[in-house]
Amino acid sequence: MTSRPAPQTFRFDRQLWDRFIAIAQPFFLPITPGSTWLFAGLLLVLMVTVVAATFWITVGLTLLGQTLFPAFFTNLAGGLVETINGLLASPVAYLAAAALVGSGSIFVLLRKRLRRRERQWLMLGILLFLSFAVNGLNVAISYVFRFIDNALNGKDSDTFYQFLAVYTAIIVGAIPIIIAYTYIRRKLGLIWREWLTKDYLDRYFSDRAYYKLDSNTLDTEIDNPDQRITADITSFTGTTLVFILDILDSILTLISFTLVLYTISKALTLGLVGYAFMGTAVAVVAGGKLIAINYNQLRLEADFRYGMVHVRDNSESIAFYRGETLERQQILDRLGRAIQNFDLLIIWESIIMLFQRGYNYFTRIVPYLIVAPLYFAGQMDFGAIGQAYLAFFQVLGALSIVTNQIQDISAFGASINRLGALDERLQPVDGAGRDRSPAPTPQGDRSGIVTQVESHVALDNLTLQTPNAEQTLIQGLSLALQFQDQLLVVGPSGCGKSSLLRAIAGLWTTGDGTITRPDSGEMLFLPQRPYMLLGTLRDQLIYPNPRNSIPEANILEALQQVNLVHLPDRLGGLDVERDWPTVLSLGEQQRLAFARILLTQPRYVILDEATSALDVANERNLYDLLQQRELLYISVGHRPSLLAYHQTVLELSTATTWRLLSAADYRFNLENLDSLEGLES
Ligand SMILES: Nc1ncnc2c1ncn2[C@@H]1O[C@H](COP(=O)(O)OP(=O)(O)OP(=O)(O)O)[C@@H](O)[C@H]1O
Repeated sequence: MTSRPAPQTFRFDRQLWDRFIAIAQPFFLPITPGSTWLFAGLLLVLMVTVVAATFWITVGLTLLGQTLFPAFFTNLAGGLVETINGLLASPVAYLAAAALVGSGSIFVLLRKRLRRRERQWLMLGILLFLSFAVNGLNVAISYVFRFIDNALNGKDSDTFYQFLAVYTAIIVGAIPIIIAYTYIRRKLGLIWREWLTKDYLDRYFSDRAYYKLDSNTLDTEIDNPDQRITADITSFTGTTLVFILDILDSILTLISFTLVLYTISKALTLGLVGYAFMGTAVAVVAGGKLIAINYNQLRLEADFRYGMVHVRDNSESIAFYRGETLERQQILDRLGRAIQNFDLLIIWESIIMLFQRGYNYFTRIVPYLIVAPLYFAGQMDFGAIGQAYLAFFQVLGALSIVTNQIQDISAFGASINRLGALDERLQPVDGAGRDRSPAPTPQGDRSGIVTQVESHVALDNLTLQTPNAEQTLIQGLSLALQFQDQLLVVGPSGCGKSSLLRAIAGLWTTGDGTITRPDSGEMLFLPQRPYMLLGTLRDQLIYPNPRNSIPEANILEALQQVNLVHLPDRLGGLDVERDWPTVLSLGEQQRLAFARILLTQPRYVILDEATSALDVANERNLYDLLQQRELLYISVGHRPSLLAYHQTVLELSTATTWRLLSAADYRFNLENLDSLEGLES
């Protein structure tokens, strides 16, 4: 994955929001037209449910407290009991009851549309409730300290100790609530990560998206999909929950403490709101710059890591070439680009921090400036100063959530863009909670080859181009193969032999004409360098069949037929895991790949120089095995020895022309050419 220019237009805009919804919503509600409004509505209904439930729990606890500690509640918390009784006698009680029943019914009615997403809604509801509870406790603590300060000021030791006891009781109740809140939030993040990763993986492996996204083939815009599916999803799910809950929490804090602050000083409240909005506006503008830098950082870090993985995967070749100096330099270059961008990141973060610190420190004196004159004039009790101070900073904190977290929000925005771009490229898979049409891929725009699935192979007036349509490889090719036919494709290097096989397999579709071929499940493709998956020897042999689908006796028989019977003994059995591309020679890997044909028993086989590393005796053995089976096979190869195992030869040239002739005629031409060359020399 080479370095490529990154898109530079990252802002807090509509596209970022749409991408966020496209990634975040399906975990809670399948995406269908108009469903985002429903999602927002459901979040509101959830909040209403939680507020109503909190109301009834507060009523219950106050009444219980009054029964258990009548003296305390009558003398010192009389205001609370009065308020509760007042609320119970007012329409608020009916509203709270109706809200609870109504919102509960909405969730029951929508159960079908939620499609087994009840668990996440329940956890979100519990989190909201716990967040409410912590907020309620904070308000209670602000009053407790006001009473403590006043008791100190009035030298009233009884009240002082009673409120210290109340404070202790509140803290004992609050600690488990805070721990439960953190645990449930992280657990929900984990469940979400698993869900979202599975969803991306389903789509990544459907319709060969992993191949189309590969930067070596078509869609170079999506760099490092591996990093997007691993690191970006993890940070997305964790951060989204923190932000959503922080924002909801800020709204609550804002409502509860603005009320407290407003009762103390109206001027202070209004001034504060204006100040915080100004701070947020400045932060949003500066944050837009940070999103672009963070986006680049994620890409450059992934490129750097990929460079290291590439060396690990190719260690033997590098060791043969003694290519350490160049490899080291390439990796250092990648590191250099990551460091350079990070340098820019810390410069911008420092500029933003300068603004944040100024913003936060300057505001410290504001409440004193406004409240102290009221106290000196005797219009306010002493305890109210502390309470105003506390309320002021709670409200400021809530209003400044964007200002204070702009670095995190920008990093989050970059993750959203990376995941969103990948999301738009991947096809939706049934049941994954998406109902959008995928964005057309570059390949989709250009593909012109029509594929028909039938039980034979035929090419009709086929013109084949490379995926980027830069090069035309073959023009006007027509041929038809019947079951059990054997075709050999020959031609000079780079003329398009492998590309023709790619087109038949359906990997390349740029060009014109028609390809008729069987369903890809009936075909097996053997490339020159066999693919060795991560796993045991057994896994290698049965690939691509599911585990345990082939009896051991068949596996051992296949090994014997391809001359690898000694392999399990040499390596420690069928179930040993090794780094197969390094422990097996290329010839052994090619024979192992042939064993896959014997075990999978496809009806159509495509071999791209699949025996190039074998001696003639082993090659003959393998082709004999193919000929004993009822199947159609197409080979690509340069060796004349292959002619013996094919009836027809397709000869391609670098000038996009082609010839179809019998193997006998081709051999005859070849021999004549050889004798002519012999005469000339
Ligand atoms: N992903 C790609 N994108 C663009 N061009 C490609 C891509 N892969 C291969 N090509 C080009 O297509 C042409 C045909 O490649 P192909 O691999 O089919 O050749 P070949 O005939 O099989 O060669 P060889 O005998 O050396 O394996 C080459 O010029 C190659 O550079």
